[in-house]
Amino acid sequence: MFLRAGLAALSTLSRTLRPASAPIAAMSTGTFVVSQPLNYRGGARVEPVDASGTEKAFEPATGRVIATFTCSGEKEVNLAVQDAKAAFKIWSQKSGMERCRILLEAARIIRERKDEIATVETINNGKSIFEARWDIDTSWQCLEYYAGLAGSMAGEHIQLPGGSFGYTRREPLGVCVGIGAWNYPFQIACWKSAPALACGNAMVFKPSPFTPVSVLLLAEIYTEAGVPPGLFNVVQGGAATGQFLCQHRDVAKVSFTGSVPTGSKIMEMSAKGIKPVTLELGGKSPLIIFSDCDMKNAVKGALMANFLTQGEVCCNGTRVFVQKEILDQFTEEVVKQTQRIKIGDPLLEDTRMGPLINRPHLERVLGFVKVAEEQGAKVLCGGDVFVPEDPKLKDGYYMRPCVLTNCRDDMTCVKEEIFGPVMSILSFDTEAEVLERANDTTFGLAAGVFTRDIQRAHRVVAELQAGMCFINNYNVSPVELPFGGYKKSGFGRENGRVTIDQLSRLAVQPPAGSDPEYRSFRIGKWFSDALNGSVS
Ligand SMILES: NC(=O)c1ccc[n+]([C@@H]2O[C@H](COP(=O)([O-])OP(=O)(O)OC[C@H]3O[C@@H](n4cnc5c(N)ncnc54)[C@H](O)[C@@H]3O)[C@@H](O)[C@H]2O)c1
Ligand SMILES: C[N+](C)(C)CCCC=O
Repeated sequence: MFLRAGLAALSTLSRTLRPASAPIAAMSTGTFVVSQPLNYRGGARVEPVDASGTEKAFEPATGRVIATFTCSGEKEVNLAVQDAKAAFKIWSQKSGMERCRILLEAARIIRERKDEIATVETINNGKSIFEARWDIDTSWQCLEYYAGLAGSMAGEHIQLPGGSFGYTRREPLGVCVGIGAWNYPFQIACWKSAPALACGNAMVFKPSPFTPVSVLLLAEIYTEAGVPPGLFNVVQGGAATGQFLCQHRDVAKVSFTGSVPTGSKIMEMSAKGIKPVTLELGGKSPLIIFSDCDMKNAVKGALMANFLTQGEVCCNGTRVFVQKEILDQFTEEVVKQTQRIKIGDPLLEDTRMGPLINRPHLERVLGFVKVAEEQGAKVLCGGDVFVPEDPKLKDGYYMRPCVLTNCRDDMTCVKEEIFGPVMSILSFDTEAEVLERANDTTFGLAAGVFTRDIQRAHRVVAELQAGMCFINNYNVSPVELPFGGYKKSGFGRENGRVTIDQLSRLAVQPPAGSDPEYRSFRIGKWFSDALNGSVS
């Protein structure tokens, strides 16, 4: 009975009936289904009042449908925004410290329920449970970080001549919209909502229709922690639902994570409503391995930069430039380690690579490998479908991680974001040459450098056109540091203090105080001169 319980029932059970050790083991691959509504509005799960189609969510490990749900229509989006507006009135009046306490409580609950949330994430996304637990750690850390900043949001006092002064205040924006991608469903929802709520805003969040489930746990946790009903709402759906949100007149800001083409549409819609946007988009990041690197570390770095979450990571370093002197040794070692990656049931503790998100995406990634071969690249390992021995996984979307050599800068696999486990190795001679080639892309999300020469490392990262440049590591992204890209990889940042400026606005109180210059003279003189006829 328990195995097939709906998600809401699971959540309730986790806190009431069952012993703390029992439930997670019970959620195994091939058993989970969601029967509860997946929209969240006014502090409760609801079925949408209208529809813009239906969607199915899958368990990538088995290919099973785990949820069939209605995509929200315009009426439902209106209701969610309306509820968020009402909650905003209450929440924005709270002090930063009051908001801080509630966010800290939400962080505590996420930490307490980490294994359960990670399990749900793994079932719906396909990433290994090992990685999903990291994602949940970065999620509660994000809430803790912004809880800490909530109490310190302040404006400035600005002294003016003669004892006069002006001041600025940081005000929340209102109802913010978050639109997420499917690769880090829970983490993206936290990265968007935590700073927004800390600043005093409300949020309506739309996850990807491929991964609609885990954000419901976040919504319930916020409510349990004490946010006003309606402060964090979830509407499910695809492009149509997203458009209703972006075009809504009462939405003050849109924060989007997804592909470049959709980002461009979001920007267009936001431009019509003069709404600020944050765009976290795709990438094709360079990873530069100099011949003086620590080889073992560089190989590990290349694996981290390419094969986390089945390669479905925006900031992955998929163009691996290796200095000629070490090309053969590096390639041999990378292939050896890649072949050792354990693929299979993502809920097993020793699995390091699960299935891709869905069948069309798997086929798309395999298609990139095929085109790479046609264009002259050599497949050194992987790049083909993997069928696990466990019969319940036979309809899952698995592939073997792939290493390509003989790559050239003009090949499709080197130019386009594949968003799958495919590493392209390129060779280079000099620092100047590799910098030029690394920057020769329309993307600019991340980059990495491996070298023992610390001066060179800092010189190179200063020249790389990317929002984040890793030195001798990769994909390590603590919440204290801003995350985001240059060029077509987007603008605005998530994480770090800078986010506060993007989720609040500056109100200015012009001069007040004792100096007559500011208090009365200018306006008073203007009037009196006008009345006396000395102003024409
Ligand atoms: N930079 C980052 O932080 C970051 C993080 C994760 C993923 N990504 C990028 O996301 C992409 C993969 O994610 P995806 O396939 O979900 O991207 P996507 O652009 O297809 O979809 C992203 C979201 O936008 C919604 N959407 C689609 N069309 C819309 C429209 N017209 N109006 C409003 N909303 C719309 C989708 O339903 C989904 O929720 C990759 O390019 C990846 O690099 C970037
Ligand atoms: C947590 N990582 C690995 C930095 C990924 C962030 C989100 C990108 O897709």
